[in-house]
Amino acid sequence: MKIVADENMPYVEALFGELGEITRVNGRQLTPEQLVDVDVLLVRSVTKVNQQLLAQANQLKFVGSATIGTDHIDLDYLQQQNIPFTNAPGCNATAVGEFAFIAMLELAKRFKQPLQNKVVGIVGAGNTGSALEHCLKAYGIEVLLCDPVLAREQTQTGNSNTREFVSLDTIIEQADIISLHVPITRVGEDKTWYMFDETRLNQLKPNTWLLNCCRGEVIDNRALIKVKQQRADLKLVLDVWEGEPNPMPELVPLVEFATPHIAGYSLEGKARGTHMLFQKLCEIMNIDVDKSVSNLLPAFSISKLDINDALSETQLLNIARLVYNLNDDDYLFRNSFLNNHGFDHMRKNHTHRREFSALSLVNTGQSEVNWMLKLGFSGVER
Ligand SMILES: NC(=O)c1ccc[n+]([C@@H]2O[C@H](COP(=O)([O-])OP(=O)(O)OC[C@H]3O[C@@H](n4cnc5c(N)ncnc54)[C@H](O)[C@@H]3O)[C@@H](O)[C@H]2O)c1
Ligand SMILES: O=C(O)[C@H](O)[C@H](O)COP(=O)(O)O
Repeated sequence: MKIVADENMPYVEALFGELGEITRVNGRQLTPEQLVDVDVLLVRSVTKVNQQLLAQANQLKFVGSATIGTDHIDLDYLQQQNIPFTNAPGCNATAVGEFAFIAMLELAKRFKQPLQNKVVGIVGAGNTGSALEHCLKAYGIEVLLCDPVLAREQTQTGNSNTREFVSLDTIIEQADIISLHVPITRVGEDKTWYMFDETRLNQLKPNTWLLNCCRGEVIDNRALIKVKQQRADLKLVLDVWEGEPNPMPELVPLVEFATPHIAGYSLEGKARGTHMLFQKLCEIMNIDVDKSVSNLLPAFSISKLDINDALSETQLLNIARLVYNLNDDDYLFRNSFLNNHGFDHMRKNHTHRREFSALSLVNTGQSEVNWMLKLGFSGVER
């Protein structure tokens, strides 16, 4: 069996090695000729899988994308061709949730405004939005959720396990921080393309922090430049950009934390993503899933950490930085995004960060530690 996989997908050899011969490719430059006689295609978000790319794929039996988003896949075409497809919903949700939470702690420190007193609005309450909600609630932060799609589903199903949703206008009026977690959609009543256009951006209340970790085009980036140039009070965290891999150069200096679409890049998230594709292929081929995610992950560099007293917000940030220091990626991004292929180079060579769960805290049973376990850290006996 011939397997073609994006060069930026870890663990393909460990998981798929016994199933066939693996060829690694640059996902952005993949050509139709490279898919002749190929059985399995494994991609990330940079590969547009459509009729044009698959024109010479004479024996393709499976396409997998190790991502949550599917906007790069022509799902209708795959269905017409009877080619089974899977993505990896939820694989990197924890990574994105923790990324946004850490970014908020960083902003709080930089601007000397404790996160504890803020109200956070989450737009899109699916996998990544819920992962952020989970972190914020563990830390005792008030959260407002906007998700008209889930709100309607909840009303239609009459589900008693309900969550409260508010409108986007309420979020804009009431939230001090807004974090975006929607898919990119171009049509329909819930379309998210330019959801934050110039009018919406101008409505943001003074000193709002706006984070985008979903898709660049959810914010009109040109309008964002214009608004931000007039409003120094707004603080921005952008992991995703209109026109990737070429963000508008004028926008980057206006952003507090800038990264190249790596919010989901934890080692755990990537391992889960590849493993979900492996599971699906095993199911299609009717073979046993004989490998697990936990066996793929290396031990974390710090075996355990003692927490004896209640933590200040700065101490919490310092512990979070042991797992992921956002300043490093921000620094690298500013210095490399304008270089030849800088955006993609940084993604390809990203030093995978870990998730909170990689760090074990001692003293479980004490209230100082218990809430951090809810946040996602692991606990061990002394
Ligand atoms: N930066 C990264 O590295 C990274 C990582 C993972 C996902 N993503 C992006 O983030 C998006 C969200 O990921 P997810 O796993 O949370 O997806 P998801 O499908 O689990 O959740 C998205 C939620 O958005 C809601 N939604 C749709 N339209 C909306 C609207 N107009 N207003 C408010 N809510 C709306 C949906 O109902 C859904 O609950 C993905 O589609 C992907 O594009 C980016
Ligand atoms: O949709 C997703 O899951 C993310 O945007 C994904 O993490 C992007 O990373 P890529 O697949 O481009 O490596």
